[in-house]
Amino acid sequence: MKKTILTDIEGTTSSISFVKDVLFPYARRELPGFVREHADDPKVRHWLEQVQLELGGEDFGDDLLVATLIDWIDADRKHTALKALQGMLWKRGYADGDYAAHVYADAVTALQAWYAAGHPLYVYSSGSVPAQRLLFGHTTAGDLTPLFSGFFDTEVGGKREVRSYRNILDALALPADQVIFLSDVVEELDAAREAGLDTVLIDRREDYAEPRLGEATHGHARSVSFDGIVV
Ligand SMILES: CSCCC(=O)C(=O)COP(=O)(O)O
Ligand SMILES: [Mg+2]
Repeated sequence: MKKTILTDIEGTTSSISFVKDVLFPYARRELPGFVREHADDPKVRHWLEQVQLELGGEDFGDDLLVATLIDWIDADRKHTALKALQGMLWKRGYADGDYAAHVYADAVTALQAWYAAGHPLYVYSSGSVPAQRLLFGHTTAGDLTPLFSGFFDTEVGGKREVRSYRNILDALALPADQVIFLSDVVEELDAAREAGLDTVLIDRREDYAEPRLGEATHGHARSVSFDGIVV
């Protein structure tokens, strides 16, 4: 059986800078108007209610919810409600051509080669599944979504939690040793390894000034790009 590859996005397939310097500022700028325009849309309301619950449940109005969400963007909080709303917002930015998604050239080449060789490819990111589809559907290298068999977000659990990887294995109906997880975050790899997955730390110089070596790799295989990852 060909090994299945599960990949993170930010810092792994795509630069941290694209997320932090392009996507997040766009969401920060557009959020207040978006919430005003879509306050009665049940899909938007659902996620705003999740934010309200996080604040204790009392209704202080949408302005407070927007201010909270902006604080969460600034703190890079990986909250499912924020990520879902960001996904809705980014749709317009991609459609208007305000930006195209960055994917490292080595990642594009490797993903295409693994796909051609019959390796099932999946994504697991804190970005919502719709945001993941948008990102891979609008890359500077074109639409890469046909390469992927599926997408997972924090609806399966947080990326540093072992149970999330067990949930993904259940969804894929695969034994853990058939899946390789690629990420730039060692705590995510630790959780995946505890669930039995193979792991590779992606340690890109463009994203991390200092190489993670020795103890800092937590014993995970390490690669500075997708070149040379043996699957
Ligand atoms: C796919 S949407 C943009 C990325 C994002 O919002 C994010 O939080 C990325 O986190 P990751 O788990 O891919 O490191
Ligand atoms: Mg990452």
